[in-house]
Amino acid sequence: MAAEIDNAYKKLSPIAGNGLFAKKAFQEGELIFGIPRPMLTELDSAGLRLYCSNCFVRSNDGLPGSRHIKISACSACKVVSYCSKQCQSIAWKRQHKAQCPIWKGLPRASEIPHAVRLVAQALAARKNGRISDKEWEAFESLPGHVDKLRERDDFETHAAMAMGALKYSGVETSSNFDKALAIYARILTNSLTITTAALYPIGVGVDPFASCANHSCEPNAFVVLEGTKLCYRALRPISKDEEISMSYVDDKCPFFQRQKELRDRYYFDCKCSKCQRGCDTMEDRLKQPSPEQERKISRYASALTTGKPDRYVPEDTPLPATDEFLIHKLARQLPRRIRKPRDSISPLSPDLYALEAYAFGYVESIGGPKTVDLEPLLPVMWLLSSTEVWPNYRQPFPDLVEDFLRRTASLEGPSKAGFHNLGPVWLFAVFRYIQIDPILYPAHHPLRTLHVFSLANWSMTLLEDSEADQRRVLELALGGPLARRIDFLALAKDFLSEAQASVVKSHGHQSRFSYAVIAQAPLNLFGERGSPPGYAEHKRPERLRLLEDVAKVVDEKKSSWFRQMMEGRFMEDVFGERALKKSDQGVRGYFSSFNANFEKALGGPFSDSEDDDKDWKRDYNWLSSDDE
Ligand SMILES: C[S@@+](CC[C@H](N)C(=O)[O-])C[C@H]1O[C@@H](n2cnc3c(N)ncnc32)[C@H](O)[C@@H]1O
Repeated sequence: MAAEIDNAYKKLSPIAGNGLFAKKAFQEGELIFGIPRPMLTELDSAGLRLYCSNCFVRSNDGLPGSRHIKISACSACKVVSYCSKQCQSIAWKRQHKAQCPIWKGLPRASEIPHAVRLVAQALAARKNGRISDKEWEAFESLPGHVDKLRERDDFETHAAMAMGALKYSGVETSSNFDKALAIYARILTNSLTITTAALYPIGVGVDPFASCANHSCEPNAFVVLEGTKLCYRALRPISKDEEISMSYVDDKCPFFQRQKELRDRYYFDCKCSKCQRGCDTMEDRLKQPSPEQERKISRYASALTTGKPDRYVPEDTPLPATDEFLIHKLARQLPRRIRKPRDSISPLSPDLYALEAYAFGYVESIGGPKTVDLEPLLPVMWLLSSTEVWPNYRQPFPDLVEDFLRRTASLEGPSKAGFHNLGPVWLFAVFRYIQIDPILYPAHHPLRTLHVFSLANWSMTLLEDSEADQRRVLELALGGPLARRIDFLALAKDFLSEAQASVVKSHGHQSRFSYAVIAQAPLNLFGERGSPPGYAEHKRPERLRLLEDVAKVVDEKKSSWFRQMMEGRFMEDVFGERALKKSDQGVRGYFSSFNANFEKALGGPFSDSEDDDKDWKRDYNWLSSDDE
């Protein structure tokens, strides 16, 4: 593998081992380098049936041309899927020929963890000569930390994974376990997440060049995928010969959380410029609690750490419940008991530390974004916001808002349940747009492009759905005078213009996503004119001030809204009578009957509902491997 690609090169780094460096200066948003396809890739279990394993396209993903794409499973193993005979044939030669007979013999092969499948693929590819000596040498020079892996409490689990990979690779010999373990460890340390244009994770990949970038909590680059092309783009200006850094973890997390994740998975203590400042950064700061808030936080912490509220409240207490009751329930929901720290390693008070530990532990326990159930998110969102000291941009709150919006907007079609859910989606998306995103990310960050593009689409959907209904919903939530001033059509245009201005820097010129934002969306949203009639550009600052007012209301009311949602009273209390008819289904029923179809369209969360499964089975067809 070449030690340079496009305008980046690899050499020894002052940070650690090898690193990647810039061959020239880059402006923010500029492409640094792109790898047509990482050396090895594997889709995760859900992704296998939805995305082409060769080009990662998905049927009807909202991007140009995808409506006519049909994803078909390999008729032999029924594990991997392709969008065409051509993709099937390329993948067959590259890797599938070796793996198909193995997957075919396993009844639930698609459920094998993708890291295990990736190791099996690496072993088989190396044995079959598909990975050259030079590439393999570069791969083997990546750190694996296998000794550290052996020291871990959960080593047995990892050993079993490596053993499984060896078995599924078809590479004979029982003496190869150490080799498989070393590859497995190297893949764990060096894998890059494969995502859709909507940054939704669908698999993992590893590449001897692209995996060489070192970590910084203040990175100067980010990774986006254009189909299979893995691109490093500049997050801020980079000078010639500067080291290119990316963030392995969420760099918006507080100091101890970042350090913990980096140590756990990558075995190092980060000493980047942000970490040098320890907890004295925006990521760690909390608002100063008043004495009354302090007492409340102390009560919460005590209940969470002991599992007992000050005052016992029986489980069957009728709703609406007291705070104590809710906290008591929360305390029971955490798999591990949180302890207040004995020696304060954190500058937070022990009570706040317990709360923070609870929040991160809880978020970890509810797993990734691949479920659509809203209920698990609400208690922790309520908990953080009801402390009144947790800034909206402080993790894990922004992550929870992201997950909340993805889950809420990803289910059935708007025609089914209509406005009830799109109202909250829009309100919280505006809240994120005003109070979270500008604080956390520069304007051309891919997440911001995505968020503002979603807002353009949601604003239009709200308008089209039923203007009168929407107004009523928003009047109930925001109050009449404010709600009546919202001009969804003009806002949709403002949001779209903003997405268009940032997408080239966040996703590049050539991506299908950029094409969708620049060329396709104006047509879809505003027809041939590409702009709403009578659109007043000069009133943009006024509309922005209105959005600030909307976000302020959401901020003030969010804690009580989350609580009402938890108790199934949200629709009744906030969105009035019409919602009441369905409120017996509770929050879950509500939210699960809605779909702005947009996140899903961009490859958003996979629905795990049975209905979805039925559709999949009906639509799914098989690609025969006769002429492979
Ligand atoms: C994906 S590799 C990065 C490339 C690696 N430096 C090499 O020599 O090939 C990840 C490993 O690099 C090291 N590393 C990356 N960023 C680091 C940092 N900021 N400080 C210390 N070690 C780092 C750690 O050993 C980590 O497990």
